[in-house]
Parts: sequence; structure tokens; C-alpha cells
Amino acid sequence: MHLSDNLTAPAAAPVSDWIRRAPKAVLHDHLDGGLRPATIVELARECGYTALPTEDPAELAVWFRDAADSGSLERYLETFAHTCAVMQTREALTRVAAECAEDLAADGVVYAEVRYAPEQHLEGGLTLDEVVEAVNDGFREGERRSGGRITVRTLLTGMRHTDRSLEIARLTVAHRDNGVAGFDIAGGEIGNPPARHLPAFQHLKRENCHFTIHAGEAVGAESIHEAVQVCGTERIGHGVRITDDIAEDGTLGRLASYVRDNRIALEVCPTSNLQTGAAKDYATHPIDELRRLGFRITLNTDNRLVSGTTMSEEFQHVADAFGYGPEVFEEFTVAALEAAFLPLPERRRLIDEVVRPGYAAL
Ligand SMILES: O=c1[nH]cnc2c1ncn2[C@H]1C[C@H](O)[C@@H](CO)O1
Ligand SMILES: [Zn+2]
Repeated sequence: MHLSDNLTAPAAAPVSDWIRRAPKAVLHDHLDGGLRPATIVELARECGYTALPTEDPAELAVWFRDAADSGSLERYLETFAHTCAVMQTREALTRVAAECAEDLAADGVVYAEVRYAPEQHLEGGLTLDEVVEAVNDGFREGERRSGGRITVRTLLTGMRHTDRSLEIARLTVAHRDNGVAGFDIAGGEIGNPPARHLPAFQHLKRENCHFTIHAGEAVGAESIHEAVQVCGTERIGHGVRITDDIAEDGTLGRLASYVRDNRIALEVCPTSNLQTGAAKDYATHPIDELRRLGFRITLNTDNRLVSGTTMSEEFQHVADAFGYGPEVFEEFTVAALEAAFLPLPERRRLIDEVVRPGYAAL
């Protein structure tokens, strides 16, 4: 049987023209989850990686989306072995980062924070610093190729099942004036609570450095509580299980109130949530309830390849589900810039000179 006979993932959703043109900001996008399929195939040939499920780029795109559609975060994460395998040299990292900036800019993204775990790119002999430099070079190149239409910063991710988070936090501080905006932890949430990495967060706090934490994706309110109240996170990656602390009638518990009232941004990634089982479908995704309750909501891709999505498609999915028009996407985009790990004057400039005029012109 041919590989594609068994694949069920849908083709890309048709996207309205105004959504494509709308200025967008993404705070939660993984570099190793967003490679171009054709690039993976080429890089695999160059480095002799032979374990790809197919060498046909179109089939490969469908394979990722389908393999990640399992209802489990752990299974979703298994697919990253293929992307990380081809991201082990300076040239590969620079190329992938440059293409990432180009692809985001072509989709109307004007500001992006792209994250990756430097510790996963050492198999070819690079040091952690060399990994960061290679990725930074790629993003600067991608910004140039996009004619300055996009600004990209990176977040350095520590993996929650390993023990390198303090080292990665130090790496973040060392490179913060050079394209690195902050730190994150990612990976399997079950069995790896955020407080395991408390020394990393305490170091970042002492150094006045930004961080966000994946929490409330596979585990519920207790993970969000620990991320916010024990680790002191500024934003929450996903966070959709905050609904555990919200009653049917919309009454907020203490934790949900704290998150809402302190304007702690939720980095919401609807398609990824459907794949990992954090939400059932777009129509019942908690983004709309949380927005109506006044949470600071940002809309994100998580992994463009693995989730088979783009910012425009995420916009379209929630527009279709909840009837959102441009004013709601302007709200999400401004919220993202308000929560961005950029200096305030740069955030204001992007809001006032790029986002507001862009929406006014739609
Ligand atoms: O949604 C996610 N939750 C937890 N971990 C994730 C998610 N998406 C990607 N990752 C992991 C897999 C990548 O290899 C790593 C660094 O980008 O982060
Ligand atoms: Zn993520």
C-alpha cells in the first residue's frame, strides 16, 4: 500500500483574504516544529539521516500532522525526533531559522518569538553557544530577506525531562542582548512539574530575565498553579486547563482569578490542543469562554509543521467557530505585543505604527 492511502489529515483550510493580510504576532511557535517539509528531505539527504517515514515532501507534511493527531502530548512529541535529527549543524540551523522567518513574514506575521531547545542540537558537535549563534544568524538573514517586515526574537527552551534547565537559563542570560528574549520549559508535562526546574527560574528572576512555562496542556490547574505561584511565570504556554478552576456558571476560582486579574497572558494554540487532547474541537475550545471572561488571550501556532497550520489558519479556525471579525484579531495581536518579551518602546512602536494601521486598512 502506498503511504498516502492511509493518511487522513485534511488539506489546508481556505483562508479569507483579510485574514492573510491582517498583521499578526506569534509568541508560541517552535523552530523544530515548523520546518518546511522539502527542507527536511534535503537536510536528511545531506546528513545521511535515513529514518524519515517518506522522502516525498507533500506526504511528509501529512505524515507529521497525522502522527501528531493521537490525542496524547507524548505521542505528539515523538514526531520531533525527525526534525531534530536534521538540525545538528550550523548550516542546517541557520537555514531552518531563515526559512522560518520568511514563512512567518509571508503569512503576515510582524512579530514572532520562536522557541527551541539548544540541548537538542548538540549531536553534530556544536556547543550550546554555537547553536544559539547559528539560529540567530538565520533569523537575521530571514528578517533581511523579508525586507524588514518581521521582527523575530527567540526563547531558549529547557526540556522538562532533562536536567539542563539551569544551564539553558544561563545561556539565555548570556545571549539576551543578541536576539534572545527569554526562556521556556517544554516537553512531556505529566511527571515533570515545573518546580523541578526552580533553580533555573530563580536564576532568571535574579537576572531580571523573561520566561514563560508550558503548563495546563496535559495536566490541569495544579500545573498552572505551580508555574504561576511557585515558579513565577510571566506567561503560560497553552494554559487552557485553567478551565478546571472555572465553574459551569463562569465563577472563577482563586487561581483563575489571579491569572485573569494579573493579566497573565495565555499562549493559546487551538489546533495543537485538538491533536494532544487538551480540547475536543474548535467549536468547544475554551478560547472563547476565556476571552469573554476577560483573560489576556494570544493566539498561536505551536508547531506549524506538526500541527499542519499557520497563523492565518488558526485565525480562520476560530473565526469560523466563534464568528470573530477583525476587531477580535486586532485584540489578540495587541495582547500578544503587550505580553511580548520586548522592551516597552519597541512593543508600542509595533502596536502604534504597524498593527493599528494594518487593521485600520483592512
Ligand atoms: O505543545 C507542546 N508542549 C510541550 N512541549 C512541546 C510542545 N510543542 C513542542 N514541544 C517540545 C518539542 C520540541 O522538541 C521542544 C523544543 O522546541 O518543545
Ligand atoms: Zn509549545
